[in-house]
Amino acid sequence: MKIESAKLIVCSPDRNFVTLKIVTDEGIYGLGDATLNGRELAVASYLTEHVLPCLIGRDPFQIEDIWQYLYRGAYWRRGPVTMSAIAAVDMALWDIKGKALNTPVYNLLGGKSREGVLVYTHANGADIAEAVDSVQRHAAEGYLAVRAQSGVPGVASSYGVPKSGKPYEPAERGLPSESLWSTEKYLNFVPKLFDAVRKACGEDLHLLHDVHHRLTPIEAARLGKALEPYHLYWMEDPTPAENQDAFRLIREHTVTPIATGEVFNSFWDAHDLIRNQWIDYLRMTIVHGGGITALKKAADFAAVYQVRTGFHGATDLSPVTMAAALHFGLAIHNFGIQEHMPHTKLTDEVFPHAYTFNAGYMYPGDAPGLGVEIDEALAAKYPYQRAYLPIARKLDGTLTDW
Ligand SMILES: O=C(O)[C@@H](O)[C@H](O)[C@H](O)CO
Ligand SMILES: [Mg+2]
Repeated sequence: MKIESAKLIVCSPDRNFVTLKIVTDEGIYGLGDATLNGRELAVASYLTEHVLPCLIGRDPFQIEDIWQYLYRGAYWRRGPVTMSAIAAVDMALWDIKGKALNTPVYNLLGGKSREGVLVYTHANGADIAEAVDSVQRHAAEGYLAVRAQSGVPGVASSYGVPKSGKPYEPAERGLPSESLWSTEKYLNFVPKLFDAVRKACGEDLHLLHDVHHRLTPIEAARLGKALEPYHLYWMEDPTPAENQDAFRLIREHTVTPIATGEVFNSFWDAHDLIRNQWIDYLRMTIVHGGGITALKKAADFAAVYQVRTGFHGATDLSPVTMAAALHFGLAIHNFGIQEHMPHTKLTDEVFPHAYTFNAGYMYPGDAPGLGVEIDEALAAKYPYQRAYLPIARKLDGTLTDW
């Protein structure tokens, strides 16, 4: 089998997605997600101009060799644009191999290690009462794990809370919006939120919280300690992780489990965090981390240190990545949990898929390959629209981490 052609499909069914389609001379094709929220066209151009011409004529079964060709062969290593482009090719090749061998991708990764993939979803509210209500509604839908975020009194717009009435979707069309942030008000508030959520929801529901890189290490340590009575499943991105050593300090002060890595694009971003056991869950995602091939190696390394996966699964990852993550999560031994922020109905129509949700778990389905399609005619009706994630400023105007 040979790769005959490849193309990019850039569309915006409620939000932007970049999808790679690789077609073989036997008519089998594979899909890969190349979406990098707010910088979509850079990855599309990287693929179209620099990668796709190198793929024509290659054997799509040589997934490892093609990965090395694109990684080492570029000479310039790592970075979110490069790694998302490599990931798209990698996903498409696993999809092709599964279809060619008539088996779901999880079977190519070692087979089922469990029956279903535990997922968590997002709950949020403008205040504590609304947030508690939102957690309870998601628990009633069957979720066994829920991330809780709430508006903070005195802070105009908190992370994870939608503008009134809308579903939460951080990417906004037009230029980046600006939100305001106060660490002091947030730190005083969050323990009250989780006190209320635990009282209302009982001990069994898994509760998660995303700090979204906004604290210093010592502030994060304080938050982790304050949240211990509510036994969170994890505290996410407590501090920016460019300096991996920062997590040592947090770890020395609290037993609240820590998850990080949704913005990582290479195993090396997580290397110290894992080998020093400073984190409990790795949030890297297949699309931004170089694909299934790269993440399998990272997960296997993490397994040695009892670090489990908790992959990113916000709507800025397309259904193609969601499917890849579910096959991956079903197969690997050190799977922890998978984020599930459901896509809109329109997105799901553009990307019909075999995966399903039932009673707190997701299932990739048994379709050969990844089990995701793209309706190209429908996609064409929703052309790309420039959009960005917001930026954040402190109350005095200083730009801070969103
Ligand atoms: O954990 C999450 O889902 C968030 O941090 C989102 O990924 C972020 O808002 C970008 O979309
Ligand atoms: Mg996050």
